[in-house]
Amino acid sequence: MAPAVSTASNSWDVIGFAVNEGYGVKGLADLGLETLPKQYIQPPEEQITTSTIVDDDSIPVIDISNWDNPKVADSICNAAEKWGFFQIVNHGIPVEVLETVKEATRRFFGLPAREKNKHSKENSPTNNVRYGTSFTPKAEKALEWKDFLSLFYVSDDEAAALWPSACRNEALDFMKKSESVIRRLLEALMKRLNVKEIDETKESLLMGSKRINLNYYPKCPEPELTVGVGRHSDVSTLTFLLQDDIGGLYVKKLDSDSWIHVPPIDGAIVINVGDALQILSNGRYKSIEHRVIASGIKNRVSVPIFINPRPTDIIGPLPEVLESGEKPIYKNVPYSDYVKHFFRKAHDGKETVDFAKIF
Ligand SMILES: CC(C)(COP(=O)(O)OP(=O)(O)OC[C@H]1O[C@@H](n2cnc3c(N)ncnc32)[C@H](O)[C@@H]1OP(=O)(O)O)[C@@H](O)C(=O)NCCC(=O)NCCSC(=O)/C=C/c1ccc(O)c(O)c1
Ligand SMILES: O=C(O)CCC(=O)C(=O)O
Ligand SMILES: [Fe+2]
Repeated sequence: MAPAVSTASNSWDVIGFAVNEGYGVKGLADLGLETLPKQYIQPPEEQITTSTIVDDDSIPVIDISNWDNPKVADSICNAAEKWGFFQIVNHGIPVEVLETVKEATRRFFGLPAREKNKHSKENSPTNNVRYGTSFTPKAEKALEWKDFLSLFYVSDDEAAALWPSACRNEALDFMKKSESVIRRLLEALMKRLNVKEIDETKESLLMGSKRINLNYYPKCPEPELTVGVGRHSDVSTLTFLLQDDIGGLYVKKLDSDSWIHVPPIDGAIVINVGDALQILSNGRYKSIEHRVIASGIKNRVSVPIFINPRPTDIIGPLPEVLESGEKPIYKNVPYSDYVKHFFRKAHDGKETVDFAKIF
């Protein structure tokens, strides 16, 4: 259904259309707007073109084909300490699995709005499946040019019953095929923290819950005035991110004001440290700010898997890290409180982690 009033003026109800009726930014893009609705205009300091982008640096690209080579684990830990972001290649996940989940993402967002909106916060029969647009529209001064489907994994049976059929099997397959790589990455990262083994308690803290998001960034009029995703760090332990070949993800270089592009590499996965791992490692591994530019040329998809503690876990610096007398810089907080704090406010860079900081 087309909006009731002319889209030429800024008087029509953009929020009602995109957010409440579930058309999303995909719906706005499909209208062929020539100008960006004012609700999406970010303040100048958040517009990516006005920030310092450097192209003489890049995040590490790590070949993980040979785990027997100690240099692999070393490179992973070094990258997590210095960059908080790296790409992995030769990880063993079949390229068809990656292509298929990107295709399923395009299929889901290609559905009519009324189909997608069955999974909105208001309509979804479960909190574990959520279709939405922007990040948290109610709390944002300016909206983000992104639609998403967020799927919290509980069990195969629950997914079969509740995840949308347009993308369910492909999302599950991507999650399952990435599991052994995720475990190996965490094992390597733990060794440097003096954690010898991922026992049951550690397994819960490090990878006790998973959420997969399917992100859709349609082609945008006046992309320089808005953002795909604003500055934020993830609240996960690790994020396992598949991007397509469009590009547009920028990460902040540690202790600087410079932003660096993460170039798409065929078959690669982007890995980033999230706030939970920064807290568990008492600040040794860095959860880095990142953001996504909107594209004026093409639609983009990305598929992050957020590897998290269980919502019922309490997170704080690991005892093994503090063994040598290192002072804790974070307190113990219930992970579900931490996540709720993150979701209830607009993206605001690295402010979230202050929730757990000892001042
Ligand atoms: C997240 C919670 C705490 C939500 O619990 P629930 O009982 O559903 O609480 P709620 O009161 O309904 O939700 C709290 C608010 O968060 C919002 N919210 C909940 N889930 C989501 C979601 N998936 N996406 C966006 N907003 C959400 C709700 O809209 C609520 O806002 P409001 O309605 O009060 O305005 C629960 O599901 C949980 O503990 N989950 C397990 C851990 C988990 O999921 N961790 C998240 C890792 S995700 C991560 O690291 C990064 C995510 C991210 C980054 C950038 C983006 O742009 C983006 O879209 C997403
Ligand atoms: O789309 C991307 O490349 C990154 C998205 C992201 O940062 C997120 O969903 O947390
Ligand atoms: Fe992110």
